[in-house]
Amino acid sequence: MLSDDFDREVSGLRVSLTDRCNFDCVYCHNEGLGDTRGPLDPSDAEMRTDTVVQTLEVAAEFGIDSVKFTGGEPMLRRDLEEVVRRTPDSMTTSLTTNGTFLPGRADALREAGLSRVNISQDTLDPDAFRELTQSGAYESVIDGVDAALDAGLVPVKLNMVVFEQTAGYVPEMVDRVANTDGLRLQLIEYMPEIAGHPEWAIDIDRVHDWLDEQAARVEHREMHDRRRYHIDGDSDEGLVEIVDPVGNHDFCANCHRVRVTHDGHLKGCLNRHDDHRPLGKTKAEMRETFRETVANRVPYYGEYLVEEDGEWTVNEAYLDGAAD
Ligand SMILES: Nc1nc2c(ncn2[C@@H]2O[C@H](COP(=O)(O)OP(=O)(O)OP(=O)(O)O)[C@@H](O)[C@H]2O)c(=O)[nH]1
Ligand SMILES: C[S@@+](CC[C@H](N)C(=O)[O-])C[C@H]1O[C@@H](n2cnc3c(N)ncnc32)[C@H](O)[C@@H]1O
Ligand code: SF4
Ligand code: SF4
Repeated sequence: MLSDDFDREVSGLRVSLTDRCNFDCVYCHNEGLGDTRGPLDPSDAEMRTDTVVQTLEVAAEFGIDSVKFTGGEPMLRRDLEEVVRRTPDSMTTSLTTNGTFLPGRADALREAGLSRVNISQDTLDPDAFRELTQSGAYESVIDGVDAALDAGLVPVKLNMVVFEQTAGYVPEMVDRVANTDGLRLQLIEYMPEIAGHPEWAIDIDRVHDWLDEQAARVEHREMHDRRRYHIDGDSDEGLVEIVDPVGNHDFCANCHRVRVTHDGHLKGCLNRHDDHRPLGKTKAEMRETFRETVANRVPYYGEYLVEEDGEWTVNEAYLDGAAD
């Protein structure tokens, strides 16, 4: 397994299959790839199926044992089932999607070997949903959640971005997963680093404190040191996890993932734009890109950014590409 200079072994790969999307969420960071708006047709810049599969095969050689397909909206890729089918057996596969295309395709994805899905849903209020996603597809998302549960793509994790506009919906979302078998909730701290609007952020500790009071049990997940709350209800699990990366050096110190962009670059950190390396064409080139990317990987908060007088500033060691 590849490891960086901060003893972080790389066990996971996140592949952005496209930067296109049928939604236009007001908060979208698009995994650091820029705007999702634009034509929905496949673009020439996107990796071809064979390139994606070759990348996965190289990742598997390095002992990477899980892959997350994301985007943009990864279900806009018509070859998604094929990509999943051709993923090496040593890797578990999961998908993060807005859910709209799951009705009608969830079974095929399951048959292709997909293990589970995360579906973005910030509210149970259709009007608020329309405003947040700048789309009117609430019913398709609800149907998508049902389709994923029926297909056995479990646990189905609902991804809710928590910020000023959504914080009031946290209790109803917690209630939903506490009372529905197969569902989990991920409360994702709003990340302004790429999306802008720092004034939308709320103090995520308030959500931790509130959940602490509700929970029967609290545990830590190894990945990112994320905290998990078990909430009593009718469901067999009732699990709520907080994803709180902003300004959190413990989260970055436990980050074990590298990322592939839709246009075939490897990058070591979601928040950075200065660490993209072209994957290369042959497997030998790809292997070298993995080695170089991991060798230059650094925790974003605490190393790439350092805290001075309460402000995060870029560590001088990494200015002018000194990291490369
Ligand atoms: N800064 C940062 N944010 C992350 C990272 N991983 C996930 N996130 C945030 O969490 C969001 C949802 O992530 P998902 O794609 O659903 O995956 P996940 O929750 O990390 O993965 P699983 O729980 O294993 O399914 C991302 O879009 C980011 O906003 C990370 O490594 N760094
Ligand atoms: C960029 S989307 C890509 C996959 C798919 N289109 C979806 O929405 O699930 C991946 C995840 O990032 C989350 N996300 C987007 N912008 C964010 C932001 N500024 N802060 C925190 N999470 C964000 C979304 O809620 C979603 O769960
Ligand atoms: S559905 Fe996902 S990729 Fe599309 S705009 Fe929303 S968060 Fe971004
Ligand atoms: S190092 Fe980058 S990708 Fe990893 S947790 Fe920190 S911000 Fe996220």
